[in-house]
Amino acid sequence: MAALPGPPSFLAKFIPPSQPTTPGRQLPTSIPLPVLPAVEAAKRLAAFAAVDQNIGLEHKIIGVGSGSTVPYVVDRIVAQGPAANSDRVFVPTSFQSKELIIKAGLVLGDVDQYPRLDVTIDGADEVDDELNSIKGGGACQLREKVLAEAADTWIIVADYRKNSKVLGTTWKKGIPIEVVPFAYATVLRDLAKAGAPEILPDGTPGLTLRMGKMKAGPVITDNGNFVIDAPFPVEMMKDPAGLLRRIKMMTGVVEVGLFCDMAKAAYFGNEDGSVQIRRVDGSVETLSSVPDTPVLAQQAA
Ligand SMILES: O=C(CO)[C@H](O)[C@H](O)COP(=O)(O)O
Repeated sequence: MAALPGPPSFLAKFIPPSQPTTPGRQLPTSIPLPVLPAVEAAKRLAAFAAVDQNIGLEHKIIGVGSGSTVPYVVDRIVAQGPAANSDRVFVPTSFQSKELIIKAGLVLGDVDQYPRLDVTIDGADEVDDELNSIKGGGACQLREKVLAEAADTWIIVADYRKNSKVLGTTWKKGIPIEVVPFAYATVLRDLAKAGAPEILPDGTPGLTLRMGKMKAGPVITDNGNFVIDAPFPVEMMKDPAGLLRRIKMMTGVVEVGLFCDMAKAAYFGNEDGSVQIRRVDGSVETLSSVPDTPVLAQQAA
């Protein structure tokens, strides 16, 4: 295959990165990685370990998730080298990940061309002890779920703050729910009836229509819809699959940010430089460290 095209200059010029660019991104692997603040370092560790263990030379169609951890996934894939990436296609879950793929000089594809993917790696807002997760902090849960289902292997990458036993323990904002604009009021009413409180016990807002920042009015998803954030009492969060079914049945709901029974493994970067890997079979592995350079880069060179 011919050399990969570079990113179109108009993108770099006019579209600022959706996530802050950290000093660790897109450096040649021969330069030591810079020191990052603890949470950023943890995200990077999780992403690097997940790529090393799940993206090999045989993986050609790769789903790229959204959020602030995923840029490190792309960095590690790029660090595998041009030979490894020369015949791969990358499918984004959002505008943000589309931009990451283009700016990294990787080949962009879409799910209508590739309804089956080898691997998708994505972030999460919280993960429970059975690898169910809350997603949609970035309002991308519909496309993220499509690419999670389309992939033979769906992998979560996150920092230590997301590693929970029960969903809703650390992610207090509620379950992100994408709704068609016409139905947002009726869905809010249905969610309240189902048990989502308007005010949380600590006095902060509960059930809410997510509003834009630097924009008057609601957040609009990549699909032109609204997002409702719906917190539920802990007893209900202990049965995420049941809650997912119930919310999904509400007319006007497009997708629910509860991902149940989908992940093969979750990688959590820790403050001490280790990575905890929890797998669907219940096994737990801890890597004490992650090398700066991917092994695959050497194999592929
Ligand atoms: O679901 C998502 C976007 O809709 C993200 O994957 C989730 O919010 C995690 O993001 P981050 O890696 O920034 O913590």
